[in-house]
Amino acid sequence: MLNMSFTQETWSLQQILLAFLVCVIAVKYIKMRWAARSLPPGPTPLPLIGNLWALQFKLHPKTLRKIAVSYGDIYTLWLGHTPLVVLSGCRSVRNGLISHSEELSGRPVDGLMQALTNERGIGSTNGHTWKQQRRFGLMTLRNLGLGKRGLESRIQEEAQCLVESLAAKNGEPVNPSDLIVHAVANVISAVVFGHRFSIEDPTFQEMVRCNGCIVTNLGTAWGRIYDAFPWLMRYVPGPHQSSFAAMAYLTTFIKKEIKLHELNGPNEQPQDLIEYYLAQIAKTKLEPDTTFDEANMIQMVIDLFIAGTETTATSLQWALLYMVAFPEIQNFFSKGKWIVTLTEKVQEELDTVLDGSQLAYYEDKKRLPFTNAVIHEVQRYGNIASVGMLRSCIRKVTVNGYQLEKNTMVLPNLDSVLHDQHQWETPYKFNPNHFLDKNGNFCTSEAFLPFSAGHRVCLGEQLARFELFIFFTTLLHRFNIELPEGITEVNTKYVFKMTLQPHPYEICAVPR
Ligand code: HEM
Repeated sequence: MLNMSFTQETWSLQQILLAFLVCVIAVKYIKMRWAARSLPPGPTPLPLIGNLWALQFKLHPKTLRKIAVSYGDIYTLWLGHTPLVVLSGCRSVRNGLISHSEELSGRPVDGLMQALTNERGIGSTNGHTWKQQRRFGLMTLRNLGLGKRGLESRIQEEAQCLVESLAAKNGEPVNPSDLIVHAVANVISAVVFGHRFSIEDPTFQEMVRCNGCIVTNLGTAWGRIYDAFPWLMRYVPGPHQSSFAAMAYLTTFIKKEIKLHELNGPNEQPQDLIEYYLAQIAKTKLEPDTTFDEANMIQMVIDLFIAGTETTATSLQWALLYMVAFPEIQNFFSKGKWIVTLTEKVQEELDTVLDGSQLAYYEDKKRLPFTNAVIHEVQRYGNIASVGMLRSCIRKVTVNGYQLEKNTMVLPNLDSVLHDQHQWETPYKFNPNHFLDKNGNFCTSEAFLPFSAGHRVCLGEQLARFELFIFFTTLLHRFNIELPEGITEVNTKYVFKMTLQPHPYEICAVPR
């Protein structure tokens, strides 16, 4: 008798809880549908998960492309109960990023990225902190200098080291990924730490692994689920938790670097970002609204290390892969021989312009229109930033006729610009002619936005452009890039992460 009444009581409690949960979900869903009335149209969301199921929990360029076919150049997706307004196509994205640059310059505050960075540094901060940190980051990169005596010579040195490492393989098949990541990470290490690492250094290897772990998890379904349900995912085990461990490792390492800088004392002319930052902390310590402190310094170093390694290294990996994947260009006769391949055409230009010099300078690009066009097409076709980064409205704004409230999340879909069929002759074909006029002169396009645009445009754009140019020209000047014997097919499909990366591949770098 006692047992029965106990069971009845428990059952009714469960029923009450269930009814309560159903009510909460129903109320939330009604609120969501109500809010949707003033937002751009989009696929119908499900209760609780919104459109996450239809998106397969990812903001995948191919899925977004299909949705844009039905809903046009501005549409709404629901990540759980949070709306995300997607801008699609060159006209719409430029309108958002450039005409409403200030209004769309925020970042969402609740996602995995914000949890990982504690809303510090540059990439995920907002308002006063972002403005101070970003301005300082830009100024420091400028002070460290991209001219001939500054960072450009560091890039050239790293390019030479990369050439030596590849030459040591004697034209045997090699996966160039680690060597490229090492070279690019060393450029950014010079910027932030003032020194380079040996590729065998276990600390360096662990830093690169942590870097990869964070980037991978930010792009996967776990990242999207975290963005939708941060209050829950914080406590749920899963791969996203390893990103927190990776962040902790990077933080500990950077703290040690800062200690070493402090022990060495300040230089009259600071030599790296940490030195500049320590001087800035001292200079501003009495200012009441200063955001210059150790926590922001650490996060800025991590931001630059992650954003500056993965992106440029991945672009260079695509560049080498495309050289073997898309070898043919139209045959033409030059200097007594037939030029038949893409590589030969780049090399012919490099041989003529660089003459006997082993070093390429960024300013040489003016005299290398075809090579410059190939590098631009690698960035367009490779589209490593995928759909780009989430933004947030810092105030009410009207975009494409829709009024978006403060804090609405917006995604200016960069993939849709780099493949806009109204802008590119052959959007889904690798074609350097996209960047050449009929006389063979280099010409760019307003749809070339791999670094995004507006107030939040990539902070490292200039550095990345220097690196891509110098690494690519140095490698092609010194090597023929060939497929290993017996390999006839090349996989140019990407692996979807926060960046779009090539599948592991091997090439032969045969000294010329
Ligand atoms: C090929 C190389 C690169 C590409 C394609 C690339 C692309 C991008 C894109 C698309 C964004 C998002 C901008 C937005 O919110 O719309 C971004 C942001 C950013 N990038 Fe890059 N990037 C590259 C290299 C670099 C390098 C070398 C650095 C560091 C020196 C860097 C540092 C940053 C930072 C700090 C941000 C955040 C800016 C902010 O939120 O204010 N990037 N990048």
